[in-house]
Amino acid sequence: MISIEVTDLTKTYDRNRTALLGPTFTVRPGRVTGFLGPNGAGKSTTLRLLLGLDRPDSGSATLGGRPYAALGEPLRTVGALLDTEAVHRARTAYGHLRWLAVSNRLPQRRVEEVLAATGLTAVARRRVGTFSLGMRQRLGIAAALLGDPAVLILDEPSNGLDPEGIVWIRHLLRRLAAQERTVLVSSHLMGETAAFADHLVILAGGRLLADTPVGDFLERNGRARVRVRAADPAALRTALLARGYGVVADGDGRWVVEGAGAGRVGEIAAHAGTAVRELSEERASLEEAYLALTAGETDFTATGTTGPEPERGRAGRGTPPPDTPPADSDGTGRKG
Ligand SMILES: Nc1ncnc2c1ncn2[C@@H]1O[C@H](COP(=O)(O)OP(=O)(O)OP(=O)(O)O)[C@@H](O)[C@H]1O
Repeated sequence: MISIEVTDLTKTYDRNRTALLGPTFTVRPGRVTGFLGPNGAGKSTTLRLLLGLDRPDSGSATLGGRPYAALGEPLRTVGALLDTEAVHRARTAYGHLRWLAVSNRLPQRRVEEVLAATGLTAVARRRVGTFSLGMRQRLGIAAALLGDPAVLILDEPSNGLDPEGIVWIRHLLRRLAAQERTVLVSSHLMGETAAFADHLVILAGGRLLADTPVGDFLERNGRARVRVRAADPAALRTALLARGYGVVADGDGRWVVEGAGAGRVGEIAAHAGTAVRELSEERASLEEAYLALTAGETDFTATGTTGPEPERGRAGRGTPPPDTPPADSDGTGRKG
């Protein structure tokens, strides 16, 4: 098993463009690590340095303790998908993979195996120039898998895939991690990342912003939110606002309450003397948690709001009240 180690990595392209300001993190085997960050965060630069395509100013990026250039047969250690255009368009998919196999002394049977694994067998004799983006993406993944490597580094692997292809890549990534491989996947698609990643490494402005399991990240950066429908919606709304909770109407007498657990909202309804007809707790999405963490970290933030602002009572201006859990709760204020 081989880990990726990034240590105090710095890289400046020119005086005004410092791509990396010393992030340190380890990408471990047996899980899929999502590599996230706003545009210009330094993700591609990190991947390029890891793959020996450029040299760091200082620090190191290694695979199992060795820089890429020191790997004897690199494709047997690390497979990468960086640029799907980096394929000769006049070659067939088969020809491209066969050339890679021969030049890296890999067995011929691997060509057939990775064509089958990526669903390209039927089009293997077609020229790559005639391929759709999704097919080129699959070919790039086939090339990454060719050496049966312990480490996979994939830049936006879902890019251009149709819905069936997106589900396929999800399962493929999960399977590769279950085989105890080290899988690092950069992506801007939060829904997708949430579907395949166990762990996250997040860069912003060339620095490490987070290195955390997905579940912990959602706990820390996502706001608790409860959807509730009461027999007397107006009484519940008044009671919630009086305690400083944000309340947004959700149609049919329902309220979405921010910053409170289901137990607390149930208690408030009981105090307000109204029966609860529906009560459900929602986990923040990875996208919401990511945006909360990286707000202000990007140079490309558009102005404007994305949804209704919650109405708040006087107590809600400033810090929301602590979410006091009911006595029989597990103390998290969340359902199990
Ligand atoms: N070859 C280069 N020459 C000069 N500057 C570069 C070069 N490559 C990257 N940069 C700069 O380095 C910084 C980090 O870029 P990088 O491509 O690593 O970010 P990223 O996180 O991959 O962004 P994106 O999500 O947009 O792909 C940016 O300011 C970028 O403009």
